Amino acid sequence: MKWPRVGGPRPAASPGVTPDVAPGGTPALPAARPANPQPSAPAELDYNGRKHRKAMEHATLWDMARRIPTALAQTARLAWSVDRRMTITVLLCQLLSGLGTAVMLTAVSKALPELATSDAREGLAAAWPALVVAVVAMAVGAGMWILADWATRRLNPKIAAAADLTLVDLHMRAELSAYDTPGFTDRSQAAEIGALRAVDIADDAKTLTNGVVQLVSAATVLTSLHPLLLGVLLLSVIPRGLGGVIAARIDYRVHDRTISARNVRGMMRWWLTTPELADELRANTMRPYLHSWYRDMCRRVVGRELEGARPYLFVTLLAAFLAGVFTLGMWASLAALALSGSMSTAIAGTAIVASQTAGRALNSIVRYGAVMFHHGLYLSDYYTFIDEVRSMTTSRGTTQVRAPQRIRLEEAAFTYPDRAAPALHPINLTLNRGEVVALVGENGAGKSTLIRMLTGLTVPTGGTVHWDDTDLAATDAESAWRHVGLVPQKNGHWPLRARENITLGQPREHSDGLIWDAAERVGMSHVLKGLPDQLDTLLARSVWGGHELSGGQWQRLACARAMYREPAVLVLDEPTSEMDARGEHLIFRELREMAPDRITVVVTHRLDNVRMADRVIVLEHGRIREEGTFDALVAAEGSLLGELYALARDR
Ligand SMILES: Nc1ncnc2c1ncn2[C@@H]1O[C@H](COP(=O)(O)OP(=O)(O)OP(=O)(O)O)[C@@H](O)[C@H]1O
Repeated sequence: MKWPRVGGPRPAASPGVTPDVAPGGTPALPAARPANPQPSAPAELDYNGRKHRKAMEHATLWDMARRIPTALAQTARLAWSVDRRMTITVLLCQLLSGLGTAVMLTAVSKALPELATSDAREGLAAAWPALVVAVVAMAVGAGMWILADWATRRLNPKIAAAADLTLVDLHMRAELSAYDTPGFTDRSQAAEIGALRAVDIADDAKTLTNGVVQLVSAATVLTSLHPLLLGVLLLSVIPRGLGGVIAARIDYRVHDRTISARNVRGMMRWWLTTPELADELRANTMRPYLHSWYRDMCRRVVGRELEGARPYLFVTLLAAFLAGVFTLGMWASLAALALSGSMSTAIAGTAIVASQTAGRALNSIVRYGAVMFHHGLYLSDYYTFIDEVRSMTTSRGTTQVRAPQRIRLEEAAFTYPDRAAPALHPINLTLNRGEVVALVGENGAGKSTLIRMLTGLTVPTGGTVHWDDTDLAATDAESAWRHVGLVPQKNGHWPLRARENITLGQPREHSDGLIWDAAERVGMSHVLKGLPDQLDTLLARSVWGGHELSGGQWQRLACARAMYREPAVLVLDEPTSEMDARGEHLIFRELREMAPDRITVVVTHRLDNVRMADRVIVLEHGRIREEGTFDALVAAEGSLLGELYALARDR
């Protein structure tokens, strides 16, 4: 590929070499590279969540047969939980459709001997009742199939919504520590795939069970007509069955070999098309590389899909050929049996009709059995995961917590599950109502971890956290969180209306008075009044009609949300990192004014803001290194706060 060159073929400045000086003495900008290197092909990426990537390839027929009943039972459980009436309708329709086939075949076997008589008129007269029964049975069977389809269509969206809702809700209710358990995200992704496929699986289950019912009906009728016919039937359908399994495997091999590329391409697609990254992409001329990356990914997917086309054709042709040979063989055997007088012509004719029905049924069984086997693996992941997360939902105790006057940490320590070293070593600390406490420390010192412990978001792995006399480890966590207002480092840009972006989590009254009051406190009321629909404006640029705020405005809104709650424990983690000086000043002034009624904790790296705190706690490597007023700490010999403050001013 011809790669565009930027800036012409000027040599780049080597490290340590003084940059060019343009005529007139102004230092020239660093020269662009003489020629851009060819971009490398996208890495072979793998998606760790795919536990079952080789399952289909390695599965034997027996594995599939064993697994399918479990998948069917799980599908039935899902369907039953969302709509019992429709589930019963599907099941009844399946049974009646099978019964229709059996009645139709029996009626055909009754009609054929009559029709085989030499006088056609007489034969028809004798056969018509059986023919009418056959036609009605066929019509009933077809009607039942359509009814089952209708019922499944009613079930599908409900199943999808219920599976998704369960999963999302459990994520929201899980202890934060659940996210830290090894492999949680992988299992969550697999469960999400299971939830997505729950819809397909209901359809697959319907077609598969219908196939089974049809096959059983055909086999029963044939066996009752002549025991030999069952063997003959099996011979005619086995090649189709094997062909179907091999073709399904080829399909899945292709699916398997392309899924990573398709997933990654899908994720990249979002990055390439979202307005959020549009500036960075353009201003840094990233398009050529990203275009080539995306095109290579498309080629990779297409190439692998095409590779599967030839073996697929070969297998389906071979299966069809063998099925044809076996069918011919079956017809020949039936003819021989009829000629030798061991079987009546009518029964032989019925066998041919039944074998056609059974062949179609077997095709469905094999095709949808394979699909169900694969989807079933993800469905069982879904169930395993929801059982796992259900056992990890936040349920620490039933004691209701009241708004605290005091938060006390005694030897409280925290170690993340996959870490050897503690994020926080045992800490003793008391925070009092009316006090503003600033937490300071370098990146990774343990500030956010400490915040999580004192708000009851996590339970310490050692020691205790008490709100007054109540140990948070044994309380109803929700009752504690009702008293917390948290502005985390990364806050949500919720795609909701402006009103909900302030009231989210605590709708306090029906009028908008308190909302405007909160907006005023963070200097956002004039911005919200300028929105097309004021508080009713949807704050989501990507959604039609939505409106986007700036980074600092979003942060002000997060502060307004916390203030609106009027919490007893107000915690702000870097609340003003994106705000202008006026916004920052306003927020910290407001925090001081609100302070008497609550415990206020602020984490900030902008050390000038720390002056307003009553007490500064300096953390280092998970330990409290210093504690005191800002002025005293800055003045103290060898203090970390003093050092950090000096660095902040050294510009
Ligand atoms: N979910 C997690 N799993 C494992 N380790 C974590 C996790 N979150 C934080 N840590 C580790 O715990 C330590 C303390 O992290 P914490 O986020 O509390 O620091 P911080 O002081 O808030 O840092 P910053 O100023 O960068 O926000 C760090 O070493 C970090 O790598």
